[in-house]
Parts: sequence; structure tokens; C-alpha cells
Amino acid sequence: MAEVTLSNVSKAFGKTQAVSDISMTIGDGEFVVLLGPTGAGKTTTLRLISGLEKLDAGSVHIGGRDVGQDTPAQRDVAMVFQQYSLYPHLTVRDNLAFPLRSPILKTPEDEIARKVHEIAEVLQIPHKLDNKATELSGGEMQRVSIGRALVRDPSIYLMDEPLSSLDAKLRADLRVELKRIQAELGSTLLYVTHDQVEAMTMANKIGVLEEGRLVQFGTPKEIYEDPVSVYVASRLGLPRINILPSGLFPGAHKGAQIGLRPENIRQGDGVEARVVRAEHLGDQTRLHLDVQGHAITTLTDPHRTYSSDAMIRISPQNPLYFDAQGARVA
Ligand SMILES: Nc1ncnc2c1ncn2[C@@H]1O[C@H](COP(=O)(O)OP(=O)(O)OP(=O)(O)O)[C@@H](O)[C@H]1O
Repeated sequence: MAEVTLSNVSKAFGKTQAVSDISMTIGDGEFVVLLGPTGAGKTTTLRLISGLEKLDAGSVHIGGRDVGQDTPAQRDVAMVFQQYSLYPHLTVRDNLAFPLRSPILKTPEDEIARKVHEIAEVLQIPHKLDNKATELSGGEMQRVSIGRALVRDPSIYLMDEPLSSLDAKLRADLRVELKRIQAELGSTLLYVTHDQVEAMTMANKIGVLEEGRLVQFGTPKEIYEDPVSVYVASRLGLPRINILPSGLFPGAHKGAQIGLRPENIRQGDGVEARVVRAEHLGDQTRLHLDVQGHAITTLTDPHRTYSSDAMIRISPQNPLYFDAQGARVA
């Protein structure tokens, strides 16, 4: 495993600037998640590191070596895509063994068998080892795709939304497994997702991308508690942070807009809010409120009942302040 450094990396496709002047270090043994909406440049960043795309500007170093002129194979990265890519005519066992049978690696067959079994156990597919890839469900195929990366010991794993096609239960299981494997092996991993739960639970560091630019890079806690903008603040947290005109609440304000996470709204005193709806989700109850025509979502005691149109009072706790353009000011 190795440290990977991007320095002022840019890439355009025609008029579209897909990646714009990104600098970032993925430390040896770190799990870094790239978070951003569709089109933000996440996949392009992975492809630039892997060598599937050529840089317009900047440099990529893997283990201290400039890999700008290297082919993907020479860069020794393992990539997992959103869509599975298996050899359909081979069994699961042979699909998993394939990367280890590369002539460069010269892995002994007993070592291959041991690794394949270990990975099949982790991915909960040992009973499928003799099936052809075409005889698997979509979720099973995706697990084999992930397994084909994990049997190797590359400088870095690059994963592009590898869990997005799986059902919720399997996704949650594999999230935990992937994090465990990475921590145990000390792997360096760059992982792309839209899913904030994956980002919060798996990452050592999160990089937030906005229109090809890296707008914040930090620990999940830093990104959640100390976002640089409304855009970053809105990427993490469910329900989303409430962004409101500061003037809705009395007192001196440090910016035009106030950002209140749902858990940072205290009930009891303060401004009047009308209850629009209470949503009981089992583990939490969300309360949808209206304050002078502005929708606000907060969390509330699951045992308390509210009649709709009831009036309550709320006040901000630990507010974040942003200017009118959305930049954080306090
Ligand atoms: N091969 C290409 N040719 C032309 N435009 C491209 C190409 N690849 C990416 N783009 C454009 O570059 C921008 C960034 O795309 P990219 O796939 O990196 O985004 P993303 O954040 O990975 O999005 P998604 O979550 O949808 O995968 C988009 O505007 C996209 O349309």
C-alpha cells in the first residue's frame, strides 16, 4: 500500500471542466471518500489516478513516484466500478483467482486457493464458488467484482460506488465488512459515493467536490461540524441542515443565513412554529414545522404526540452562519 498525492490536477472534456485544480493526499492506510452530486467530477478523479484518463495539468504520485507516464497496469491500482465487470464464462472461483494468476505476480496455486476462500467468506459467497458468473444475482456479481479487487494487494484501491446496486441490508453489511477489511489490512482506499451514511461511517477523511473543485477536505466530524459553505453543510446530515434567513430569529446575527441541523433546534421557548406533520420512523421522529412560511425539520421525542397545526416555540442552538452567497462566516 502507498500514499497517493494529487497536485493541481485538472481535466476537461471539450468545454466541460470535469476536474479543476485538485490537490489532495490520500495517506498510506487511509480510507478517503469523495462525496458530491452527479457530475461533480468524482469518477474522473478516480480515472485520472488509475491512468484510464490522461491529465491536462498537474501530477499524480503513487508511493512518491510520478506516475504521469505510466500505464494503468504499471500504476498497480485495483479498481471496482459501479457496474460489475466479470468474465461470464468463468466460475466465481476463477473470476476471483484471475487477478492473482497474472504472469507478473506468479502467485502459487495454494496461496491463490487460500485467498479466494478467505475473500469468498468475507463477501458471504463461499457456496457460490463453483457457479458460473452468469448464474449469479446482480448483488452476487457485484460482490465478486469487489472480491476481485480485494484478493490483490495493490498500492491503492479505487472504488466507484461499489455498493450502490445492492439492496439496503447487503449494503449495510458490506459497508461494515469493507471498513473492517481495510482497517485490518491497512489498505489505502479512495471511495466514491453519493451516500452520506457510507461517507460518515467508513471515511478517515472526506473530500467534498463541487463542479470539479475540491471545496473541503477533512475528517467526517470536521466536515459535519465545521463546513465551509451551505453546499458542504448540505452534503452531510439526514434530515438535511435547515438553511434560513437569520432574521427569522431574534438577536444579533453573524451572517445573512443561519444553518441549523435538525438536532440543534430546542423546543420550549423562542419563535412560534406551526406543526405541519410528525413522521414516526421508528428510531427517530421528525417534526416538520412552518415558521413564517419557511419549512423547518427537527427531531423530537418519539413518545410525544402532536396534533397538526399545533403551535410550539423553538430556538436555535449552536447555529452556523453563512453569507448571502452561502460561504461560512461563523
Ligand atoms: N468521457 C467523457 N466525455 C465527455 N464528458 C465527460 C466524460 N467523462 C465525464 N464527463 C463530464 O465531466 C463531468 C464530471 O463527470 P464525472 O463522471 O467525473 O462526475 P461524477 O461526480 O463521477 O458523477 P456521477 O456521480 O454521475 O458518476 C460531467 O459533466 C460529465 O458529463
